[in-house]
Amino acid sequence: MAASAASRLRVLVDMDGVLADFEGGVLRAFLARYPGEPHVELAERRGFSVRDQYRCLREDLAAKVASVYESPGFFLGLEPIPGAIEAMQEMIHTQDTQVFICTSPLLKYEHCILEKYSWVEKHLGPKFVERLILTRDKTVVSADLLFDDKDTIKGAEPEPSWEHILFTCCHNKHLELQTPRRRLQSWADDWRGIVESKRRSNAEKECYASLIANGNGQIGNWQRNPI
Ligand SMILES: Cc1cn([C@H]2C[C@H](OP(=O)(O)O)[C@@H](CO)O2)c(=O)[nH]c1=O
Ligand SMILES: [Mg+2]
Repeated sequence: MAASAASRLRVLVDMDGVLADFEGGVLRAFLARYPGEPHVELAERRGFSVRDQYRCLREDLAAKVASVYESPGFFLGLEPIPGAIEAMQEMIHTQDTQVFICTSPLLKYEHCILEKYSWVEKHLGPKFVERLILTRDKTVVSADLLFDDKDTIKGAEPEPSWEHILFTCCHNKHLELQTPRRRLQSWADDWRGIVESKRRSNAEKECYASLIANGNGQIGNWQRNPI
């Protein structure tokens, strides 16, 4: 049976902190480049910006930690987050599910952009290179779901089409989310359940909208017997 438009789902998956271990990579490279300097253990990370937290430790450490993630080889050398590759391979083969990787390049983009493409080809293969979206503003990209470790995602569009699912990372694990916001604790958590619940709620909305559009008096029944 052909899928109805409502059952099709578009999912955006962020890269750093969700597919690639940015935080682990920063700490490893910082310790290697600046041994003996104060550093922030992953258990002590708070807030999205690594640079801001290192600045609080000591002013000059902000530039030092930035030099780590701006260096050639940094992004390409990141380890995959556990379970991420398997989840993406499964998701892309899930019926009626479009998957895109949606990632923001650094403003200092020289190495970052090329290496993000290379990382995707190396770990996920060429079919995902075709599904890579680089943008500094994720709010203008249209989708049903966005899995992202950044706690607040702002941009030109005040009401993005996607529901943001906060992917747990060392810097956001202490945040309490306001209802109805949802989290994915890791790729071992129930990402399939989130995808399917979104598909169901879209189908319900679509059904309701078509009843209204038809205006044939079934609305009363629908309200008495909601789907
Ligand atoms: C500077 C910085 C970047 N990043 C990530 C986020 C972006 O990738 P992504 O959108 O894939 O999560 C990328 C460029 O800013 O680096 C952090 O996660 N923390 C930081 O402190
Ligand atoms: Mg991220």
